[in-house]
Amino acid sequence: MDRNGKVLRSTLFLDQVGEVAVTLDPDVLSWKPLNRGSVASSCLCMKRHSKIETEIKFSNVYAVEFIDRGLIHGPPWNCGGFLLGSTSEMYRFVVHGFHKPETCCSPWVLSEYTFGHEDLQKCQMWVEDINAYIKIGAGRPKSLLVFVHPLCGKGRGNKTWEMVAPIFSRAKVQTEVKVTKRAGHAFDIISSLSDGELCSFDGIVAVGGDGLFNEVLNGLLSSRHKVPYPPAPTEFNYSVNDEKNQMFGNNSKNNGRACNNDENGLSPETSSTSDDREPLLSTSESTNKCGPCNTDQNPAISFPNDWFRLGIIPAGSTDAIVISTTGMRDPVTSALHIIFGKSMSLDIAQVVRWKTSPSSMDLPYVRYAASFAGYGFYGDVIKESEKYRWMGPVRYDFAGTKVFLEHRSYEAEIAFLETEKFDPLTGITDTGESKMQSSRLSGQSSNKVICRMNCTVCNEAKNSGQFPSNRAITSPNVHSENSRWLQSKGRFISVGAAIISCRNERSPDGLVADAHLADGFLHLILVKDCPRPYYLWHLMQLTRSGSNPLNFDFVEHHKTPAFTFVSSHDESVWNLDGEILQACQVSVQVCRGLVNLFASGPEV
Ligand SMILES: Nc1ncnc2c1ncn2[C@@H]1O[C@H](COP(=O)(O)OP(=O)(O)OP(=O)(O)O)[C@@H](O)[C@H]1O
Repeated sequence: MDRNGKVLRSTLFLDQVGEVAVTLDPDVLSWKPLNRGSVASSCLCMKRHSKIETEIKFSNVYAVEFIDRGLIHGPPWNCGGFLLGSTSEMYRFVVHGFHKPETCCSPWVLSEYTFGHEDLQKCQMWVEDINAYIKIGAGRPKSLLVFVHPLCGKGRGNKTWEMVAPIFSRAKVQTEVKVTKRAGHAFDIISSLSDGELCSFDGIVAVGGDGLFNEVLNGLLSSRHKVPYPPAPTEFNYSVNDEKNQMFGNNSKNNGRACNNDENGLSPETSSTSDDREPLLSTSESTNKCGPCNTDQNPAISFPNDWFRLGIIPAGSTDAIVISTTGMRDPVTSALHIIFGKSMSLDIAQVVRWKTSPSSMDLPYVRYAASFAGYGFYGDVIKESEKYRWMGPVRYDFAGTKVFLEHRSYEAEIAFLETEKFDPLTGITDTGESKMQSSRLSGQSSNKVICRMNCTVCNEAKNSGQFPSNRAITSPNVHSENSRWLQSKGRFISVGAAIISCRNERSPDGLVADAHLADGFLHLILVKDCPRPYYLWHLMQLTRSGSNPLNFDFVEHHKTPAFTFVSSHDESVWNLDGEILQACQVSVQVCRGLVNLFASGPEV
């Protein structure tokens, strides 16, 4: 059908195939070779596409573009078809799409089909009609702010962006690209953007590793996320429990690094031009999704909201956030998730530092983490690895071995909130007497629900109305009437809080295989002091798929929406998404679905 609802059929020429009868339906563009011989032969000869394809769904088409008059090749065999295996010059247009390999967790593969015809107008009409269908796909971004960390991974940030940039420009997604010049550069730019400037983008994309994404996240939330400080037990004994400090907890001045206007200028360095000014979202959608930006009043962006999304194009040394949210580590797959406007909510941990060292007098300092917050072994490795930056990503192995051999442990007090739990598998809400037992999760739990696309657990949270948009929230679990504080005190080798599974190439199941992306909980992993071989055993289990790294007597595993941590150690270092935070007293809470990602959950 064309835009007026008529089925559109034509005879065109498909490059490498020959003459084809092409049909445009609402969901699919399909074609049939007119030369019967070519069908059989093409099975043997067609190399361009992995198997003979005769259609592409519009949900898999990201762009169509008219290209100049040029050569269309006949089938690569001489089968007596219309083109007689030769080439002809004609007007051409290209349909750009992708296909998903059947094997799970395989990167999406780009595909393109070049059609041709002698009649220029016919080609232009097909382009217009196909374009109309592509735009029907709601939620595609029009304009993105892109940060490229040139030195990430093994210095492959620029190359990675150069590889995917043409996909964005073909899809007519405008990109304003900033290549970062130093650590903190992306944070400074984003935190100093006015809401009006931010509103001109549909999202921000980080081309780099977890560290750059963490900067983007903090830059975005530092002044825009208004929420009370995390709750704490009375023993926490700090201003978190003062009434006047129950104010909204964020303070951009505490968070902000100094701004450098020269570097922060927003003039585009690179931008894909769009000759198509029509919004890709329908008017009603844009109004709903970006309400404040469409009013005459000063726009005010707050989080969570439904329309602003963050994207990651993986180019870093670990990329745990991308792997945990898409199931793979592939720049092209991530670029396609962004262009197609995929969207899913992501829990974010708000970490408030109350004391840097036991003797210091500090103002509360707020940071956000998307994947992980870790102390002890995790903090020490990241701190140690900074000394060996020149080694590249291998420094983590070196620093990890060094810290492991030192086998330090730290005295600490941890309190975590125990809440009612709803098991979507059994439909049972866990309250009352069983809470004490259920707080400590067994690594061998047989009914683990792995978070994946259209996850029932994350959707249950969203559909139950506990997932409000456009207003400040923390996890509703934090304020549950049935919650209470439990404590763990002693010497710990490590304290880790996994907000998501933290899968990466070294650890295929991640730290917590059944952590969910948007259920409002984090997983607190307390590794108590134990002999070194035991700790090694635990670490080795983390690298094995299907193992139970948390099923040890010296490991406590609690699913909680909030916890506090106090240590009297002078050089207490936390690792937040791979970034260092020196802190000996912190309170942490999960903010359920605080940001939206251009992703759809892992295909695991
Ligand atoms: N141009 C830059 N020069 C130096 N550091 C930068 C630059 N841009 C960003 N950074 C910082 O580099 C750190 C690591 O970034 P990221 O995680 O994206 O890459 P990575 O290669 O995975 O990092 P790492 O190897 O440190 O884990 C972050 O703290 C980020 O803020």
